[in-house]
Amino acid sequence: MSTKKIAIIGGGNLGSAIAQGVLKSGFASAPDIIITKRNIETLAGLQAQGVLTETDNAKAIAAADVIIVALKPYNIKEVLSRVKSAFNPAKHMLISVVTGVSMDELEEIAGPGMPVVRAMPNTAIAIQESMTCICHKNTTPEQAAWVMQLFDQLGVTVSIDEKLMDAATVLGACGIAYALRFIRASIQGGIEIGFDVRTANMIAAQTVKGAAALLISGNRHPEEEIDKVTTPKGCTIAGLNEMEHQGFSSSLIKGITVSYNKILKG
Ligand SMILES: NC(=O)C1=CN([C@@H]2O[C@H](COP(=O)(O)OP(=O)(O)OC[C@H]3O[C@@H](n4cnc5c(N)ncnc54)[C@H](OP(=O)(O)O)[C@@H]3O)[C@@H](O)[C@H]2O)C=CC1
Ligand SMILES: O=C(O)[C@@H]1CCC=N1
Repeated sequence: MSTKKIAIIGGGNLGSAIAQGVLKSGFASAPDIIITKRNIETLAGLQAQGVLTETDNAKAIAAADVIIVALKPYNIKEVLSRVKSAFNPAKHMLISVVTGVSMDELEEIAGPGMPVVRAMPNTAIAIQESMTCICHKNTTPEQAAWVMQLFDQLGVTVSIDEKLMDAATVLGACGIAYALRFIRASIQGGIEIGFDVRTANMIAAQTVKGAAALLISGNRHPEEEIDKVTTPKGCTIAGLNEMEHQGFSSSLIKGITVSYNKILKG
């Protein structure tokens, strides 16, 4: 268990999910986590588990060793600039999960020499099933190891070059929404062919989980596993080919590039 005090600035969807995951993993204890937002009423669930809540970001930063910033990209600069004097590069490490804000920009906000980390998890971090991509700057080996330990507790972690961070945002973080939309469409199809919604939901979600597990456990390419399902002249290949005629793969690839360009162009 870590003894470092962790401040999460911006306790929204992702900030709260990180707090939940950290608690669930036992990596830090509830009183060592402080989470901020302006309206802390929405943090009642975390508060009930012993997590500290705060509206004053400067107070939270001063009490912490590690600061995780989960603010929106459009207000991070303004919000952190207001508490610039609370940052101490000799004491703090700043971890940002904010989309599209570079480590140089983070260092500029928090002060020269600040150890900074960009991490791109997804909302499955709440249940320790995140895919998290990270890169860092000015960190000591001890700090870098601590960050890996933290995110390893919360799912799978990979270190990447910062130039891939926007791509990681799309594939890993937006990817949760794409996968859920696939499952939703499967449920709708399942209802049309006879299942009630609850049964269709369970079958669709567990089937996607199984498909992902086949790739992860066997380190395989999807088409190898698809070949095992497609009987010649069978129903799978007939359905797959119709999906491709309707633009299935193409629409996913186009969606991914549109998401990516949205980050690049703002
Ligand atoms: N959601 C996701 O799946 C992912 C999000 N990200 C990134 O994480 C960041 C957060 O996203 P998300 O959690 O979805 O956004 P949310 O809007 O849910 O969370 C942002 C939070 O910041 C709080 N906030 C606003 N102003 C302040 C302030 N002055 N001080 C403290 N807190 C403040 C808001 O609460 P209040 O209004 O009460 O202050 C809000 O809850 C974004 O940069 C996003 O790009 C990255 C990967 C995945
Ligand atoms: O949609 C967004 O902007 C954020 C970034 C990744 C997931 N949600």
